[in-house]
Amino acid sequence: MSPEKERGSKGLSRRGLFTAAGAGGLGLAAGAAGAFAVDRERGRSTDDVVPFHGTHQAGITTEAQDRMHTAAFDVTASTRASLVSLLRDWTRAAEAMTAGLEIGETGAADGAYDSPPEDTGEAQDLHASHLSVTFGFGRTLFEKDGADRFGIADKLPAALIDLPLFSGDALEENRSGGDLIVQACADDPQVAVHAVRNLARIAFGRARVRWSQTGFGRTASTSTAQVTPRNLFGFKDGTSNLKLQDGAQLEEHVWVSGSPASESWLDGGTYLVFRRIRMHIETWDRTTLREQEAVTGRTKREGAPLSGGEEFTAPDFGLQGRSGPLIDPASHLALAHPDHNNGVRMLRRGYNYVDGSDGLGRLDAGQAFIAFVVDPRTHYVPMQSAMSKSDLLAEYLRHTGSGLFAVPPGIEAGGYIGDTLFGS
Ligand SMILES: C=CC1=C(C)c2cc3[nH]c(cc4nc(cc5[nH]c(cc1n2)c(C)c5CCC(=O)O)C(CCC(=O)O)=C4C)c(C)c3C=C
Ligand SMILES: [Fe+2]
Repeated sequence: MSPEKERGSKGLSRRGLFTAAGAGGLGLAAGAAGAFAVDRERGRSTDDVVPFHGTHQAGITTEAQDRMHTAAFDVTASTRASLVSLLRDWTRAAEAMTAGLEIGETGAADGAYDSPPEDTGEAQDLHASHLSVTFGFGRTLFEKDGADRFGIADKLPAALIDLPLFSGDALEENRSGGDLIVQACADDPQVAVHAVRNLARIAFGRARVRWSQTGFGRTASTSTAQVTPRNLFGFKDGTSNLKLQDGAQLEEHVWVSGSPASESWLDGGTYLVFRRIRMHIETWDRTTLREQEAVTGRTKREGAPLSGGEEFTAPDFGLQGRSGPLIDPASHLALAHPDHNNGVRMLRRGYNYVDGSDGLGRLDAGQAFIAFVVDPRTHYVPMQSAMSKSDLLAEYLRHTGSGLFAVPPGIEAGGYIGDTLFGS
């Protein structure tokens, strides 16, 4: 591979973007994500780049964008070198795309006429749109059918478990698992889809898509600057989510640190829990407002706990009404609250999805639930286990897809995703 290739994109601009400091955009290195950029065509500033590099990967505590395309891959490469080359190529491509640049040296339309373009091109006229690309490793990357395919079995983190089957799970094989995961989030759906499509194209011969899921209308806020969005049941979702301003809480509940030597490659990383949860929309829509609020534990309009106050008032689970506690102990709010979960919290970053209808006149709709946690054994499994047995909301849900991935730390310019695991 040429040194230029190694460095990734030469900086072909989409929409004629160029840095305030550089001329014409052609000098913009892929590592310059986050640089102030100017839209030459419209003459207005565009400040919509999420820096790719950093201590942690982007797309976790960075502000949740409006759209998502997440894909899990099975690695078909048979050697460690081939897998590492894929991770390097993905890193360079992600650096370029998140900076609003075309992939490679020749991008969508400046390459050899008789070769496929390096970039598929559907994002040519679009801004970076706050694109973030987050990568993770599944358990099967470390060990599959007893085989240590890539010489990393001894680095398998103890917390990267096979999630147990929960009561009521209806998991579909082709919507679950995967060796690798790529989560692309952006404010423009075409930018997110372009990212996953190009990473899949780059992976050809080394990894193939196992499943993918698009989503819209983030179902959580990850910053106090964001308004709480609503899920497809019409309720505010994300009110008491962990947010990027919660520094100490993020250290405690999200970021891995102080791991044993064999797992130290994951320090600064986290775990991504993925669940595709179908929501029985039509049943819910025939349910009374009283029941909907009782099931959720919050009011539909304000998102306030049923014990009173406004959206951000702490729930009072002891407050009694005429016929028992104002917040039903089996409500979603009660079952999810840290007071009933050993104090654990999670950073939720999910999306609504609608995958058309199911042929029976029902929407195939729900939530692509995505949560980042420091340890799924303590921060996800017990809560999901309790919910699957007694959450009033469970009657309206069906889990159809599942995955757990270790998300390595962020990288500096010149590194590649996974370099702490595979070596530089
Ligand atoms: C196991 C974890 C969780 C799953 C699965 C889950 C699915 C799910 N949740 C909603 C709707 C809401 N969830 C809310 C809060 C909330 N949910 C979880 C966990 C899971 N949810 C947590 C940890 C919390 C926060 C609890 C707290 O700290 O108080 C809310 C209330 C608003 C809010 O605080 O975000 C709603 C509404 C749906 C529809 C759903 C599956 C599709
Ligand atoms: Fe929830």
